[in-house]
Amino acid sequence: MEDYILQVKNLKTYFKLDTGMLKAVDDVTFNLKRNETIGIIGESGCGKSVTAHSILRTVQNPGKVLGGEILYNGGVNGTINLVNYAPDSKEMRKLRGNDISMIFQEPMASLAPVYTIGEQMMEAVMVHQIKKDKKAAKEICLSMLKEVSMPNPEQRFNSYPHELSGGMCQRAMIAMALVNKPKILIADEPTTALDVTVQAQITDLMKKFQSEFNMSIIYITHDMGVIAEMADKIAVMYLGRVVESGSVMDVFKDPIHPYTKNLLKSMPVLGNKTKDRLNAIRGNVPVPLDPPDECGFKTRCDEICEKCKNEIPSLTEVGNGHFVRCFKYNTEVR
Ligand SMILES: Nc1ncnc2c1ncn2[C@@H]1O[C@H](COP(=O)(O)OP(=O)(O)OP(=O)(O)O)[C@@H](O)[C@H]1O
Repeated sequence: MEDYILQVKNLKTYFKLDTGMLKAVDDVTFNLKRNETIGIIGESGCGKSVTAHSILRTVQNPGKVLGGEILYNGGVNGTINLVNYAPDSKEMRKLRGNDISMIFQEPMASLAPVYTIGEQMMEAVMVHQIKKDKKAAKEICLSMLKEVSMPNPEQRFNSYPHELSGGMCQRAMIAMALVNKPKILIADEPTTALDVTVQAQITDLMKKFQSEFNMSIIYITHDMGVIAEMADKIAVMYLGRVVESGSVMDVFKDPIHPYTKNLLKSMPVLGNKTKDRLNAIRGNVPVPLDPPDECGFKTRCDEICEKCKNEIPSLTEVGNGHFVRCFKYNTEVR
């Protein structure tokens, strides 16, 4: 049996709104080994961030995890199902920021404006690692700020977030997320707001820490290029569901789901001299509010068949660890 650090099985996270049930994450399944990176990709609103927050149990009200399992196997107690713990339970507070950390696209989402970088990092270290020894905790924080190449770490330790540039804030947030050497790092569009040189430094940093302490990474992005560089495997999401998953090599070389094929065609290829316009997927992503029992991609798909209008396809294995959710490309059809 594979040794997974995380298995997300049939996860359902819904928002009960006045207008109906918004099925933000609906039957999401993927898994992650130690030291492995999974890229989660898909258009805006497809449920990437809600999936991440479901794992950390930080989904905003009125969102609730209403089904499935999140099996975590990184602690001393063997495999535990995070769905069984209340979001504010002692167990979840112990895991968050220690076993599982998250970095966001917008650093201000996780840095508090009224505390210095040092105060915030010290708190993370003193809650989870060193309870009393302030001097030792400060040393750990400063050495992490140096690791993330923060300029003048001693001075930045005493700075407030608004005194730092965007790139420095991002480094501070990454330092905070990594200071307790998490087993799993969830990176939600961590570099989109940064210029390309800083982007490359940040992805290099994540890779460095991954190999140094065997960290697993869930990398959420819109950018196929980043996935190609960072990830071992990929889960393509559409309308709250994984529509295709597999190794990066398999999915990039042999994309099967019509949505994945279109996504890849919409990616610029370096050195491609043709004057053809890049592919744009027609239509928009619908809002998953009380969605009918049909394929969510039906309205934008060129390969639609009768079944797509009346049933939700299931995620089916079509090759070694390569899964697709499409009636046309199920194993029996291929
Ligand atoms: N607090 C909330 N209340 C109601 N609906 C929400 C809330 N948060 C997210 N949603 C809805 O859940 C769905 C999934 O949102 P999510 O933020 O996970 O998308 P995403 O794929 O991460 O998008 P982006 O790439 O833009 O960050 C969307 O339809 C969104 O409108």
